[in-house]
Amino acid sequence: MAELLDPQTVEKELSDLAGWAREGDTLTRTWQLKGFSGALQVANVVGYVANRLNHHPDIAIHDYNRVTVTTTTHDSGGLTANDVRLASAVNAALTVAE
Ligand SMILES: C[C@H](O)[C@H](O)[C@H]1CNC2=NC(N)=NC(=O)C2=N1
Repeated sequence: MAELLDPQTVEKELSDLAGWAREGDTLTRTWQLKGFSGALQVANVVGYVANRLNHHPDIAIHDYNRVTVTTTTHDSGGLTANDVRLASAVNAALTVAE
């Protein structure tokens, strides 16, 4: 089971995770796209990355053109390196997709 990250470590990791923020025991980021199709595309990229990493966030498509991704490590009951890895990989994948 992945070890929980202390708050200082989370803040340090967030400095390298553009667009992400801590909310309680989660990391979260919202993208606003041109429309629903763009939001669907982003959700699919996130889903692909999540399956490759075997670490699955909540993915919400809302307000027709927004996607909010929220990750926490259920097995550990909070934030772990797995969440940081997912956020970093999602940022990398979406940079390519932009
Ligand atoms: C056995 C367990 O389901 C797997 O290790 C993975 C699957 N995806 C997961 N995703 C998330 N967000 N947290 C987990 O603890 C987790 N565990």
